[in-house]
Amino acid sequence: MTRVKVCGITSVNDAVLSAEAGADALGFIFAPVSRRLVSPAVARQAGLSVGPGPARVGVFMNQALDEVLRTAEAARVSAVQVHGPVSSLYVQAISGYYPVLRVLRPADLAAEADVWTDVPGVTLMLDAPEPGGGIPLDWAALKAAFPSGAWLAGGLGPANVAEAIRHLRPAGVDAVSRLEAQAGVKDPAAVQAFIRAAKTA
Ligand SMILES: O=C(O)c1ccccc1NCC(=O)[C@H](O)[C@H](O)COP(=O)(O)O
Repeated sequence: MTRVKVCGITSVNDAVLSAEAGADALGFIFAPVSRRLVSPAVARQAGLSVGPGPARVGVFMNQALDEVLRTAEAARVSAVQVHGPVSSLYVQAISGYYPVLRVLRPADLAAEADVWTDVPGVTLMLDAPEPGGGIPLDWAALKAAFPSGAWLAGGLGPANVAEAIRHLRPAGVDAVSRLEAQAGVKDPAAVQAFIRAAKTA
């Protein structure tokens, strides 16, 4: 069954409603550019409020390695998601501490996808060039190059996630924009419908 990550959690309430709806992973964004920025303290509290079931993923973009590791430790996340044009050594260093979701854009696939094939602890995620921007990828065009075992993000929501899964059969799906009532605040009905649609696709 496709795993589901609900990203951009900024409160205990949204963590609990996402976990109760069946989310396999909750994303906490620590990239300062994000409108869904959350503090490590709130992320830690939200993670504690849902127990050990869902993975707690700290999301970072172009941040120094020591900042990533310190923040991940303070927030008590169980995995780290890495966006941006960082080196493979940087990703490998993080994977020594946490399972890593390495995010690539379709344009990066040719150069970087093979680097991570069969590397323990590193899983690929395909996302749109603007993270959190709500723009879907061209699933049909991606089909031939989509890496086995990779996750899919980019403009997914209740209305289109089943179609995306049918095209690419990702290991997991991830979304934020289309699950919100406003930036950083979840729409409970959208979260529930998204998870139901992904799990039954
Ligand atoms: O969502 C953000 O604001 C964000 C900012 C900076 C780095 C990452 C960010 N989000 C990461 C995610 O995992 C999103 O869920 C993913 O990009 C999909 O977003 P959307 O297209 O809005 O569903």
